[in-house]
Amino acid sequence: MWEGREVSTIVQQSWKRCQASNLKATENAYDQIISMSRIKEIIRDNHLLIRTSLPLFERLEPFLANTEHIALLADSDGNIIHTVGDPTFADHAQKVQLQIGANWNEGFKGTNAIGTALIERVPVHVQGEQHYFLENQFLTCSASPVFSAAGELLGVVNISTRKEYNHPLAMTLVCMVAESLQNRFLYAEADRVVALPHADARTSSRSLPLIGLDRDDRIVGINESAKKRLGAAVLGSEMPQLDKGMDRTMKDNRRRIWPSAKTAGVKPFPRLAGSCPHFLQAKLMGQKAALVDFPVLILGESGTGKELFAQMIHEMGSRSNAPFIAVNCSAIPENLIESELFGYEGGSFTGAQREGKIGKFEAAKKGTIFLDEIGDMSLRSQAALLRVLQEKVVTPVGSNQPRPIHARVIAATHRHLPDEIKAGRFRADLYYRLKGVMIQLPPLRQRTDILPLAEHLLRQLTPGSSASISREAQELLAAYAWPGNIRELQSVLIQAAFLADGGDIEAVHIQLEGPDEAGDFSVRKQELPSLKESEMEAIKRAIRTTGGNVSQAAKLLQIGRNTLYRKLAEYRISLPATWEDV
Ligand SMILES: Nc1ncnc2c1ncn2[C@@H]1O[C@H](COP(=O)(O)OP(=O)(O)OP(=O)(O)O)[C@@H](O)[C@H]1O
Repeated sequence: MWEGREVSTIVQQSWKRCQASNLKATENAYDQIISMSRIKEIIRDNHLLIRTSLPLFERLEPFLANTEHIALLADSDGNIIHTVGDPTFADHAQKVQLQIGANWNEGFKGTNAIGTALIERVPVHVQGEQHYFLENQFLTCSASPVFSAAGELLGVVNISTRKEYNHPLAMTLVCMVAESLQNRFLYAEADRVVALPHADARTSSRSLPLIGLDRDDRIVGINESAKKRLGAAVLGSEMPQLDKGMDRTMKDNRRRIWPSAKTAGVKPFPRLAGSCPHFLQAKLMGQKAALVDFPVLILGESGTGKELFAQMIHEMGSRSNAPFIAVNCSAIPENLIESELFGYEGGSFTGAQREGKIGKFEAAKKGTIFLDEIGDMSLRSQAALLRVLQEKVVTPVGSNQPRPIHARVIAATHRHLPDEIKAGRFRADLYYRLKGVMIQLPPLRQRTDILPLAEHLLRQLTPGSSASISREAQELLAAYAWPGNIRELQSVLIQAAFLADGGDIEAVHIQLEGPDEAGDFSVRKQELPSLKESEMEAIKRAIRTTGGNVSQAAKLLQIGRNTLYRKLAEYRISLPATWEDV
């Protein structure tokens, strides 16, 4: 199949390895999708790589939009851990598992730029038919290995597109990103960074040779350019004597402290359970997002775990010792939103506390503010929020003293914001401000792990019990559409465990909402209030009973806080004047 084509020695050697391993080019490549426990290990092991790469990938993204290119980061085992780029091409790429969570090691995927660059430890370009497996031959890929300052192989940066769009610039770009990463490691790890002059004028357009030194002027790191000049053996030796003025100190880090990959451990977050690949991808994104400070936008239907995700990002990041403040934007009346978010001075409006009040942004201090249901905010409030995010200061209502804010912003919505933008209900500029990292949570009906998740939740709800879910009950759970997602699953399981009286959960204990529930309304309508009327009455009673505490009222009603907020808005039921619960 490859006869007569001119291919590089690197590619030829890779084919030989594939043949020697008995890989069959006409069969499908082996798709290895990583497990949850492996994801945790990967995050832990690649903390520094991920943290350092994300800003570079962010900068690449706009250039790749609408070009049918994607950029990928893989770890040193070939596991893809980050992707950015054109979603149209990303969809094609997914067909061959060129996506987060898949392993592109040569042993699984045959000759390919990622796997082959990892083996050869040099930049590799693999064009169309040079891919070993036929199914990958629609691709053209360029990859460059990424090395730490001490020369350890950390992973690969890769750019892929359709084979027709092959362009040498992709190779230049991946090499530049890999070089830039290595330089960043050098700056982060060495106490002092020194630039050597270029060997001659012809190489002056190449990257600057850099050496990293410790406090005793011993070489602890060099970039590839310096390695070409001095050789890898200089690591550990003393800084060579150069003619006076030949070296330039680029940076003196002696007073800065950077976390090393080894010491910056990642805390586990066991509360977020699941094994479905879609969910795991989202979780991996969340765990990566925890390591950086970009804004995060979490998308998903009600009850899919958006708030729990936001908590995970907060707790796994460096802000975990500061507050996590959740604000439900849909629940705050338009005229109160600014005072809620930004605070107010004493006596600035009727009903305000005399001594004034700090807003949620300030209350979050150096922690995280979670803006839930952001898609339901009024346009006026959106404008105020945008100003705060741009200027990074809040001016409390009734004051003219702006105060700096330090909180990280995580937003979430169940709405499709691009549609909201088209309909004129959401500001495009605010959308782009919020969507640094976008995480889409799958609805429960699309998850492949409903049953293990149900078992997990049941164990959480009935600690110490060994009750299990019978086969018939499992069938009911698996076939249901779960409009209320995990929250609904939790409530169905609570009821089932209650009905089962500590025994195994059988089909009869599973009570799902369905068309049968509606019953014969025509007969009963005369004597009974409608479901809506009953619901409205129950909500009003719960609000009265709890003195307006929405969390407690939601618990009494056995519904989620956000569902309650939506229902309050739907039935136009107003809360007492305090909003402590928001
Ligand atoms: N993966 C998960 N593992 C265990 N429990 C989960 C998971 N995801 C969500 N839950 C639980 O499901 C319930 C709903 O989650 P959460 O409130 O985070 O959803 P949400 O998407 O923010 O909902 P809403 O949009 O209605 O506010 C919570 O009790 C949460 O603890």
